[in-house]
Amino acid sequence: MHVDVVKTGMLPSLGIVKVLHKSLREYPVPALVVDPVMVSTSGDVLAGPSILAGFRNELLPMADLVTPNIKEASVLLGGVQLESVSDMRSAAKLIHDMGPRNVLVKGGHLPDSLDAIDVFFDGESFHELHSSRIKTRNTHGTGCTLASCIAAELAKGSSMLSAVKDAKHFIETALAYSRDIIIGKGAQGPFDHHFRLKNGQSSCRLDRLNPNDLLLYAVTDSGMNRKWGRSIADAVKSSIEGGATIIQLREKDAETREFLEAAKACLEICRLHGVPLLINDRIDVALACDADGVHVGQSDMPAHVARSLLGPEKIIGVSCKTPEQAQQAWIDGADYIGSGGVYPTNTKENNRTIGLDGLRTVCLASKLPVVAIGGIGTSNVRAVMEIGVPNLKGVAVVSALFDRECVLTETRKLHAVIMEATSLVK
Ligand SMILES: Cc1ncc(COP(=O)(O)OP(=O)(O)O)c(N)n1
Ligand SMILES: Cc1nc(C(=O)O)sc1CCOP(=O)(O)O
Ligand SMILES: [Mg+2]
Repeated sequence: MHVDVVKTGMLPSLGIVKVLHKSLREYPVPALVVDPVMVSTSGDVLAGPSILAGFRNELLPMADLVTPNIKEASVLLGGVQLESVSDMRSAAKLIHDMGPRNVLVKGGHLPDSLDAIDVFFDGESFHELHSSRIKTRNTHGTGCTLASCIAAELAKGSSMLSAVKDAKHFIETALAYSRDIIIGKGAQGPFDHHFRLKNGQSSCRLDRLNPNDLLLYAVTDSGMNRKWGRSIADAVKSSIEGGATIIQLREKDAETREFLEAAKACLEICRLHGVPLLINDRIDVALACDADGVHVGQSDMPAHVARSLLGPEKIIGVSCKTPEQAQQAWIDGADYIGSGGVYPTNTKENNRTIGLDGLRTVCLASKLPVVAIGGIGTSNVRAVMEIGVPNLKGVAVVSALFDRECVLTETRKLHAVIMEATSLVK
């Protein structure tokens, strides 16, 4: 039987680690995910020192991914304390030196953190993966499920980072769905893995869009990319490599056929990196290329009509300048709000500027996650991210990324400032 992925869980003796190691050498598999189950979510120590040596010497050097929580990372590194995201990064690097191709240090136990932050390291780049911290007692088995879900996504053909992001999103959604269920006794309960079967594929709003994906929202502009002599697909690829977390194709002057071809090429790049791709205004193009969703404004197709055309699984964003529009967006079944112009912009003609106060008012009027837009760049992004409302999840940017010679450099710069600003907010 052909095996695509092997995922290991709790390994109760050194002998078993050795048998596994020998079998995997004899029958190599395309991908090995090692969940070094040594300390459970509940804090119980599940493996002794001999097994630890087995992990370090036999399994980690063969692994494509190892997924320690911070307590396990600490044990693997001889007991160093991990108390911050920066410690998690150092730990990921040191564990990577033990041989695995990729490392995911899970920060679910990190004290004083509003989000659940995991650090992914592939030997070259670090990715901080944020998800909402769901307040629930039902966290039993989250680590095992995460690793299993990653393995399943890899077997379906995803890239490593994309598999990790999808799995993290699955956990977040499952925890949110089952936060109030009561099964069994004791301090912790299990969560419900079958929420999708019970609830319809995507009737849970969280499931379509991970709000943290709004952090750095790159919105393309064909005029700008043409001016700098690059294709839309090259621009999208560079922005993702620089840290963009979601992409919108806003190609106001493109012919339909040309737009569709560009959208297909961009979708391939986005899928490879696990980054959602939305289409501005054009529901027909989104449907034709099976994009992840659309962004519509107040004079475009109404969001509830877009929802009925696109179905329950697609992401819909709506532009809102007022609290009334924000409330309507929620009623219409939108997944997020784009709110601006926060600052004056040359990218969109006759655009009314609402300022930081207008942005705050829109955020406070809605339960939906909000992304700020309009005139945002490295010089003012900090002020935007620091307005102090929890549902402001990021910034959408056109010219600061694409009306520049090097999209990769500009995206990296902006990403770095945003990360700094968000860590200060926390
Ligand atoms: C994320 C985001 N927010 C707002 C807009 C503006 O949309 P709209 O008001 O429809 O204007 P156009 O972009 O279509 O000119 C957006 N595109 N993205
Ligand atoms: C597309 C768009 N929508 C806006 C709104 O206020 O809804 S402002 C805007 C343009 C944003 O471009 P830049 O980052 O270059 O200022
Ligand atoms: Mg529009």
